[in-house]
Amino acid sequence: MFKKLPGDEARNLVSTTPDTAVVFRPAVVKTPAIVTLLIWLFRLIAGLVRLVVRHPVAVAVPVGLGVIWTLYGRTMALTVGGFVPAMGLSWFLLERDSFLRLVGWRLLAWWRLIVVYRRHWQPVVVISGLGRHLRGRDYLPHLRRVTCDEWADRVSVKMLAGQAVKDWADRAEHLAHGFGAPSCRVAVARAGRLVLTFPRRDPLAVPLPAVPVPDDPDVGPVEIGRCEDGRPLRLKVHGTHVLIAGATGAGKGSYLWGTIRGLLPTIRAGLVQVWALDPKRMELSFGRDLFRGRYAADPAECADLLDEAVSVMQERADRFAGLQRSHTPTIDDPFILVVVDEVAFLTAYQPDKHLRQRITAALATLTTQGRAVGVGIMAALQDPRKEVMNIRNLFPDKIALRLDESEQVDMVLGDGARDRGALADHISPIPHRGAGVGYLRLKTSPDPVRVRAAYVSDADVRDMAQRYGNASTESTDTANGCAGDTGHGCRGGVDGFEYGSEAA
Ligand SMILES: Nc1ncnc2c1ncn2[C@@H]1O[C@H](COP(=O)(O)OP(=O)(O)OP(=O)(O)O)[C@@H](O)[C@H]1O
Repeated sequence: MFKKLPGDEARNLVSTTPDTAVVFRPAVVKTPAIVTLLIWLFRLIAGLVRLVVRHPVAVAVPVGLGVIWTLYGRTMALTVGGFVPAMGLSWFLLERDSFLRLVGWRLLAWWRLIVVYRRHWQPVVVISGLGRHLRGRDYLPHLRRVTCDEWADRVSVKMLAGQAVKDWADRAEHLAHGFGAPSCRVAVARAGRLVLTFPRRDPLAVPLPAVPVPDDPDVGPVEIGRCEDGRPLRLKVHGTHVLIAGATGAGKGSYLWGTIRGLLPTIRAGLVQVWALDPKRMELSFGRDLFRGRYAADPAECADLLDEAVSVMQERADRFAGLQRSHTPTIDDPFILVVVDEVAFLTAYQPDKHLRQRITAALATLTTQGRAVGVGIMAALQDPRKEVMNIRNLFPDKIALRLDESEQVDMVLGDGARDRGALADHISPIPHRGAGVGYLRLKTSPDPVRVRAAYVSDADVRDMAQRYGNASTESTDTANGCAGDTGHGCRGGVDGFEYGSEAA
């Protein structure tokens, strides 16, 4: 048995150059059979240890049953074998979350590793160009492990030495198709290690109804929709500025109205004011009543309103200097959110050069200095080119909705965002599928997150204006015994508002 090991055959392989002048004969070094056997044995033991460490539950179940069979006989083993699935089913039915966290997702990950990723790994990475064939040997990136949660598989990969993240990001589409996923997101785990995220289902595939108005006033992140992983999308507006870019019909209105909707209780409590600039007159005019007179559509009025915001900002900066470094909304110093729809009308398409410069200067001043004193900007636009919006980089948080060209994605979200999976140019133009879907990139994270804003319909906006607009506030104020402005005179009356009557 030991006489015919593979090396013996290699000795007989002789090759020559075409003119047979040079003869190549392989040098065969004989490895003692015992060394080969020891190496195999070592590999077997290492593989078993790895199996136990990686899949403890999958190993423990058959081993446990085997031990029971040996010690107590077949009947007992079959009884226990039937008992375990029954226990699992009961656990799943009674405590779904803990079952999935501790068992379910691990089993699924193991199954997907075997059936999808390990099975297709070699052909997919070779055909997509991520593997290398050098001197007769295949060099493949190492598939390390798969984890699953409710919406996606996360595949940890060790790149080949010398590969760059960009090599993988460029092949995201190949990988997605290769493993039968709708998309693939590439993120760096640490040097040389990547995590590929393959969603299994898309919670953003259908429109979401408007998020209910919160019960309590809170200027913290406002829930306006859902993230791709099914978690609520909470958009921070206090303490930052947000730029939303998307082609016509991409659903920018949902982000503006969703945010205003989430802030309604704070508006009523006097902790937030929304100042609206609506040069198109189509979007924000619907809810004029909510802005308590701070609404402008005409470009000159818009410039005046922005100048007023700059004055408030500077007055606060003078007052806060040396006393506080961040803003806490109060009735005396509410958070002012300046909402600008189609900002390009004011910064680029405005024929009056003087007005254009005035507006751009005010926006630049507010975006650079307004954050710390409680003045935030939320601006929407269709065309993200620099000529149209040269201050776009002053917005820390950005959202790219459906865009017409792939180059526009990086213009909005910053360099490399598209390579990291922000395929805003692939979002469906069909409103039902794609309106409100976008990629959010926060200043704090380079990885864009796919999100969808809930749809705030015209009826919702009308309802909001009716319940929380000027008229309703005045009547509530009167009922509270502090007629007129909700501001300084109503401090004690805040608790008196009927938040409980709001639809949950
Ligand atoms: N979040 C959403 N979910 C589902 N459908 C939406 C959503 N937002 C908007 N839509 C649909 O898309 C249409 C266009 O939306 P919207 O007017 O907000 O787009 P827009 O980006 O503001 O366009 P424009 O720049 O032309 O004003 C809406 O009439 C609605 O039918």
